[in-house]
Formats: sequence, C-alpha cells, structure tokens
Amino acid sequence: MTCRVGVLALQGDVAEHLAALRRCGAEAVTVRREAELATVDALVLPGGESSAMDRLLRATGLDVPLRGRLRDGMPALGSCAGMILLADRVEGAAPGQRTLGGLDVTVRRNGFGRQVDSFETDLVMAGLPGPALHAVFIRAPRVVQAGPGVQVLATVAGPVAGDTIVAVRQGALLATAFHPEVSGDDRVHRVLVDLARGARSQREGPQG
Ligand SMILES: NC(=O)CC[C@H](N)C(=O)O
Repeated sequence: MTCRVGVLALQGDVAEHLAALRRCGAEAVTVRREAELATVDALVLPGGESSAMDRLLRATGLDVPLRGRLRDGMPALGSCAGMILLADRVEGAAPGQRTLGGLDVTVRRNGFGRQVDSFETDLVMAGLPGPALHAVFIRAPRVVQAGPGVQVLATVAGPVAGDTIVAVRQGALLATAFHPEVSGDDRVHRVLVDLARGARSQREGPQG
C-alpha cells in the first residue's frame, strides 16, 4: 500500500531524507505548514540545528498541530537535531529552547564533545536484519537517560565510561543520534515507512 511521509523542512538536512523515503516506496513531501502536516501518515524530523528549528516551529505556529499529531500516535523518525526535538528533556539547551517531546528520554546536545564531535562507526541496531549499519554522527546528541517505556535500539562505546545510547524507539517514535539518510542504507527509513503504511491502513479501514 502507498503511504505519504513528510520531512519537516524548516531547516536542515531535508533532500537526503526525501530521497531515502522515495527509495523505500513512500510518497515523500516537504512539510512547512499545518495543511501539509495534515496530509502525511508519518514525519521525519531531520538533522540541523535544534534551537533554530524550535524557533521556526514556534514562529510558524506549526509546533502546536505537530505536538498534537505526535500525541495522537503519528509515526515519526527524529535524526540528530530531530532526536533532540522529540526528547522530553534536553541538557545543554540554548536559552529558551524547548522541544516537542514525546520520547521519555534526556538527551545531551553535542553529547560527544569537541574532540570527537563528528565520527562514523558501524553498529548493530535492534530490529534491522542483515549487516551492521554504517552510522554517521555530526555534532550528535547522546541519550543520557531513557525511561522504562523506551526501547534501546543501539549503543556505541564512550564517550564517557561504558556504552552510550544512540538509537531508541517508544511506540511509533524512532530516534537516532546519527544520520541514517547519508549512508545510502535505507533500513531505518524502511522501518518508518512500514509504520506509516500501518497507520494509513488503520485510518482507511479494512477496505482501504
Ligand atoms: N547534525 C545535527 O543535527 C547536529 C545537532 C545540533 N548539534 C543541535 O544541537 O541541534
């Protein structure tokens, strides 16, 4: 079945997500306004600058309907800055910076510090069959705390003692600290597109 997946296009890394979603068979569209948001079965919140996106979300008034759709169970994938937007709590936020929330996690912005602020690694991600996933981290956040309803999908070693959570899922919300749209491996987007198809068929009912 076909499904329509939006990419929040106020700022940041939009084109690569649209391309990945199309390779997964979804109709992919940019979302800047409430009317566009209303047409999509699922949404990608891309990487970029989370404080800038927060400002633009509030300036355009898109924050209110978007929070509503997230609360109503719209599937979403937040990558990097998008993960920050979906987090309930942020450490190192810019003055006045807020999030949409929905994911019961605390994230630390720029959580890998200056020395390793960008790096690439291969990681095993729960729910993705096949080989390890190549993950690109660019001034990425890290998850410093996850609530009991949050499934940890992937971790990497460091930057402090032990492992750091870099991918999570809670219900229909997925978030990665890395950028799944730049590796050419579409398996993370495929999970979102499957969730979008499920949401679509639920809405359309048995004969849809
Ligand atoms: N690549 C990214 O999305 C970086 C996120 C950025 N450091 C922020 O805090 O918003």
